[in-house]
Amino acid sequence: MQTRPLVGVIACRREVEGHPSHMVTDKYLSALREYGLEPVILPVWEDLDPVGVMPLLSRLDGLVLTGSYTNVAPSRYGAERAPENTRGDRDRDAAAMAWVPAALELELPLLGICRGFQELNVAFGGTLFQAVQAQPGKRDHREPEGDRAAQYAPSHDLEIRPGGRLAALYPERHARVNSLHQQGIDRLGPGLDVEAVAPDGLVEAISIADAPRFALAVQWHPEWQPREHALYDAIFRGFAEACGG
Ligand SMILES: N[C@@H](CCC(=O)NCCCC(=O)O)C(=O)O
Repeated sequence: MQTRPLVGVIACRREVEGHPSHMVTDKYLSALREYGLEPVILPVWEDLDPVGVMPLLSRLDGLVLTGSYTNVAPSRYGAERAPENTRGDRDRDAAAMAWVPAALELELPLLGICRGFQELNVAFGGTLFQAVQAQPGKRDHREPEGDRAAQYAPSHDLEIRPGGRLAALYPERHARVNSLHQQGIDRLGPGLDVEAVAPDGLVEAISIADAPRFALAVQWHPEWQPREHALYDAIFRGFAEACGG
């Protein structure tokens, strides 16, 4: 019986109906199903058992680090909290920082999105701007006013590095992507490659330089209507293929 590849999707800790919960918004899960993958939500605890990380990830065919309205704790990259940085998720931080090196060791295909992109950079020793809009020469990358369709509509250009892993998926040099983030990459972690940048120079896509399989993270949201955007479609096609889909 043909089974769909199992892809772990990191959860966020949120309160639902007054109960502490582990949550993933549907668009990540539906996008993975759309491309022939079987998503499984992975709960997150700050006191995770390090011994259990490898056995858990070794049962998966891929791993997705999703976006989130919360931010990686600045202490994870040696910074003080900026006043604009008001939301955190320690449980999620702990899981992401444990799962990235384990996924790399297992050669598990890895896709990072928005917060997941930032987590990958921090896991590799990089740092973040906590308020990109406050940086000289940087534009405001937060979502525009309006309904969800307006918020997730393409809002800035992207320049893709020729010869990179993203270019191998999508051979065009330019694209337009949505933008719903206040934080961004300041210092790139050693061992990561820049795959695309925004017009203001902000890094928008990275890859793990020596990863033998799919290991890409993007600052925008390709899970939003991926069939409607050739670049987003190419990313999910590539990830699904890497997971065995
Ligand atoms: N909080 C970080 C990352 C932004 C992010 O992941 N936004 C996601 C919005 C909700 C969703 O689509 O999942 C930042 O502000 O940079």
